[in-house]
Amino acid sequence: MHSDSSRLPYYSTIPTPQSPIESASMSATQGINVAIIGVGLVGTSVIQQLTTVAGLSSKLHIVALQNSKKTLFSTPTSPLSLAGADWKSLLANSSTSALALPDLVQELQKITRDSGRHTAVVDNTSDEKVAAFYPEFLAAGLSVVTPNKKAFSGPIELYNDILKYKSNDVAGSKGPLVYQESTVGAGLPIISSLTDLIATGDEITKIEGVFSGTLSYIFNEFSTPKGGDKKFSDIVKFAKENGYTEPHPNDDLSGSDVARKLAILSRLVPELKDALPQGYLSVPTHSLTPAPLADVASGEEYVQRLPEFDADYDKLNKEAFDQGSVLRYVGVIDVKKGEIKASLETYPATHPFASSLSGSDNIIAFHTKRYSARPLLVQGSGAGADVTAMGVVADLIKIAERRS
Ligand SMILES: NC(=O)C1=CN([C@@H]2O[C@H](COP(=O)(O)OP(=O)(O)OC[C@H]3O[C@@H](n4cnc5c(N)ncnc54)[C@H](OP(=O)(O)O)[C@@H]3O)[C@@H](O)[C@H]2O)C=CC1
Ligand SMILES: N[C@@H](CC=O)C(=O)O
Ligand code: NA
Repeated sequence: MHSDSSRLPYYSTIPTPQSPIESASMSATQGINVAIIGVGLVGTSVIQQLTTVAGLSSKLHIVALQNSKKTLFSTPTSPLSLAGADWKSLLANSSTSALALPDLVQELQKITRDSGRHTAVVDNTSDEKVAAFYPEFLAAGLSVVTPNKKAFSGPIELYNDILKYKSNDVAGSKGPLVYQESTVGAGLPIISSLTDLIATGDEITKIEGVFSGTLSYIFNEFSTPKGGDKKFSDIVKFAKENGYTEPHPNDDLSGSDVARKLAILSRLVPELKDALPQGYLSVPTHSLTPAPLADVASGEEYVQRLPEFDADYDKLNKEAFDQGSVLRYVGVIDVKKGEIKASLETYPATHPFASSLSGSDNIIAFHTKRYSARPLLVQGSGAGADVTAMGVVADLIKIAERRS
């Protein structure tokens, strides 16, 4: 299947038999090209949705896959058919080592020219170096879609560079677009709701809620109105094994993931323009990671050693239970007070954060001038590969609609 790839001068392509429908769609100029960097849990689910949902493969043409080791291309002359294919083996056996990002850009610009279609890069990694490259992708005319929070919550200089290049707000522009729905609340419409509220002239007064799917799952299991009979460390292990956590669970338990989401949202609120967090580290954050584990480099070792600290988590839980409350990890952006923070709080059993959540649910309340009597609430699963991929694929559909 892969026999002729070694003859290609620079990168490998996988010529596979095309069904008439696939052949027709590859030769048409409609839709956009999609280059996927990162094919782990979320990336795999993105590919699954792109290749199996009716109608998507004729709008969203996968032209490249790249992980940290390999790259696999599809070109107009040698199309890659991923539907029903064992693409993991194809990628693993590709003769092309993972391209440096500047080289990847050059190849994608060539594919863009040859296909006559706009190209979007999807970053499904959690890599800071890939995130730091977004301005270069955009400068090369490539759109960016990502669930990776690093660029939007990292140094403010990188964020401002991205703003310089993206043309989302320029009506009729054919410039590159940036969509990032899954950076907050996975596929839940959090970024789009906030940007719609702002674009239509509403004023945001406060955003608060449970922003971490992992910490929601953990505390929904650990701290219930009836008390808790499960070990904190067992719950974390299950969350990691089921893809709710970040690749390293410390990114969740340290509160960094919530702090990143708060930085991302607060940067979208015009009233906070003068008080923007310079990075997620400037958001006051309560860490749940035991001090001796703070520097453990591997996620596996972190989970392995967490049982040493179960008694400490039990103590916190019992204190809340004795007050008739439960523990929940929440984030708040109080626009009026100019206060942004991520912290572990206690809530009475009747509070919506205590009573209405289950699994990896997020609940986010937008308090605004229009929604002043009762906040606009968005609730649902906020972590997991499928719901995260849904946000990514929906963003790609938006780009295809604007750029086809
Ligand atoms: N899981 C979830 O519920 C949610 C995840 N997200 C975000 O989605 C992103 C992906 O998460 P997830 O799929 O769980 O992570 P995984 O660890 O499962 O996958 C990461 C992928 O990125 C690849 N990768 C890492 N660094 C590079 C690099 N420099 N160049 C190319 N490929 C690279 C890895 O390749 P290799 O295997 O070769 O190392 C792997 O394919 C993260 O940013 C996460 O924060 C957002 C919302 C929810
Ligand atoms: N680890 C994150 C995944 C989505 O951002 C979370 O738990 O919310
Ligand atoms: Na979202």
